[in-house]
Amino acid sequence: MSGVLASEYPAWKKLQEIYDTHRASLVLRNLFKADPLRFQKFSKTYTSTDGPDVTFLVDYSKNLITQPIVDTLLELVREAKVEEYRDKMFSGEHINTSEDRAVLHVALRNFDDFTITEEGVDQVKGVLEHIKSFSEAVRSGEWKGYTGKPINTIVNIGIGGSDLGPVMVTEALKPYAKRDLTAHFVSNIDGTHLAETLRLCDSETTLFIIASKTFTTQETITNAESAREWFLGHAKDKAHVAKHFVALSTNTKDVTAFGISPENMFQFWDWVGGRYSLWSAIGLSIALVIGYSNFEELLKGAHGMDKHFKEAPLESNLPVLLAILGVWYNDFFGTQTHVLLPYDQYLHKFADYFQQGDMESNGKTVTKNGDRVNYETGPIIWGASGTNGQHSFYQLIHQGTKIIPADFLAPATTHNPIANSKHHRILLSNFFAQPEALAFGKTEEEVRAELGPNASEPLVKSKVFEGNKPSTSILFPLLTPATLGALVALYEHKIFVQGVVWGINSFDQMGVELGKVLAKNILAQLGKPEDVKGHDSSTTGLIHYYQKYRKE
Ligand SMILES: O=P(O)(O)OC[C@H]1O[C@@H](O)[C@@H](O)[C@@H](O)[C@@H]1O
Repeated sequence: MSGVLASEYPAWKKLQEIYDTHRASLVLRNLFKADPLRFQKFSKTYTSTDGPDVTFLVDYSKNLITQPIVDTLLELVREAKVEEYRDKMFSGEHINTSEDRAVLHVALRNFDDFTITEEGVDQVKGVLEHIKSFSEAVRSGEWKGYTGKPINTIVNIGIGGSDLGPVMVTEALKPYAKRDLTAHFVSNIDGTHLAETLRLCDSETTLFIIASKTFTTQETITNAESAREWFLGHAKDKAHVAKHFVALSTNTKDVTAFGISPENMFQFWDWVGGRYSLWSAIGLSIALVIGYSNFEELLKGAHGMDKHFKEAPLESNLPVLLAILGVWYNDFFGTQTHVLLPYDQYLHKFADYFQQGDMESNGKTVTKNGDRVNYETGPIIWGASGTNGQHSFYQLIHQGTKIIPADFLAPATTHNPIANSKHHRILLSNFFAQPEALAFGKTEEEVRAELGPNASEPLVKSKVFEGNKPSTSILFPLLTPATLGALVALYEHKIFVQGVVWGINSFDQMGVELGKVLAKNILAQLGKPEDVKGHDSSTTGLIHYYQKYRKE
């Protein structure tokens, strides 16, 4: 098989030359000194042109770039035909080639704006109406459990994309939550996760939401079966399951076989990737927690960003700009990771969410044509909310040997202005200070001046910050549902652009399969030592050790 590898594009070669000849001169202290307009040139304000008002500032001036570098990276985007692929995605072409599927999470938040023809797209509205009527019935207390009591607890049982999105969004939008409705999320097959959650539930007032696109995922189905067993242990009568179990899935057959009736099933379609599914029926728990109208605001905020991505010229297209920065560091500087640092406690699951979003999408080694890449693809995504990270891993970002490109995100105002917003001002002062410290560091001369002439050499050296560590800062007025929608869509499209540049399929996830198959095989051998067959000595040794302690 053959196709064009990203490294064969003329712009890629040009970027390599630029890197080789200009790397040493990419010094943020000097770049800022030389150009008083650097911030104006390398920052953009996003303002939605559609739907709810969303605005935020993206400052990417503290990156190791110059205008010619940005221009060449944009040339690369053009040579990789990103615009063509973007239009293919929006028109429903089957760009997920290995699975022969369209990629249409944008159709879930479209509200009749773009024309998209693909089987199922015309049903999106109906499912949203179903989510609306159901969530309103539960929230108002009209929906009753088997003893006539209203629901006050929901348990979403799902994993991966059927868990992380709802978890992240319900945490992020807690200020909009119905506080007397408790939401739990069970994902892990470890029985502890379900057992500890069920300890907090009352069968009479708990609704279980079984979230699984395929409805075959071992963890989810096992957890769902055990939850049903626990429920029936209390409710006794199978007929009561209908009031307490609903399903979010594409698989009507298996949902029905589980005992959930079709009217309690919320449909979605194979063109919704798991990690892009929070906008679909998978968002039911979000609608239950924050209310349907806020859920719709989230969708509309994302749609505004879709429009920007679809229509803005590449030079001012924010997902494209974030994507090229990532390519620049990942493929030319050899950075391995990218850190997401939201200075907002409500966004404490943001990095976890995009760990799947980015790493499952772009953690690939072969191109769509089946060629092995000879460059780096998706970065390792990690992060934590500020300021906690400052007291743990920032040391390495500041003074370690690695370059770790960072995204800082923060709301200008808080939902919790306690102590007259004193907390928020301190939080934001850190949000402003960290990128500054990373970029400009502290020179040896500065340290000497501070410590005086008697300071020892090793002490002086240990206090030097080399600086020149790149970061991007995103500042928004307040974390609203629409703003969150736009931010998530911004990162989704960034991932898309990078995938197209690298020539990979960002929409399959074959890499999760092998472990599943091996685990299934091993599960059948766990009983007796003589059953353990066909493994290496390490795996066999581990299983034999386990078998000495196995209880049943
Ligand atoms: O929603 P279901 O089908 O249970 O899948 C849950 C998760 O499974 C994993 O193996 C991945 O494939 C994820 O992309 C997916 O989100």
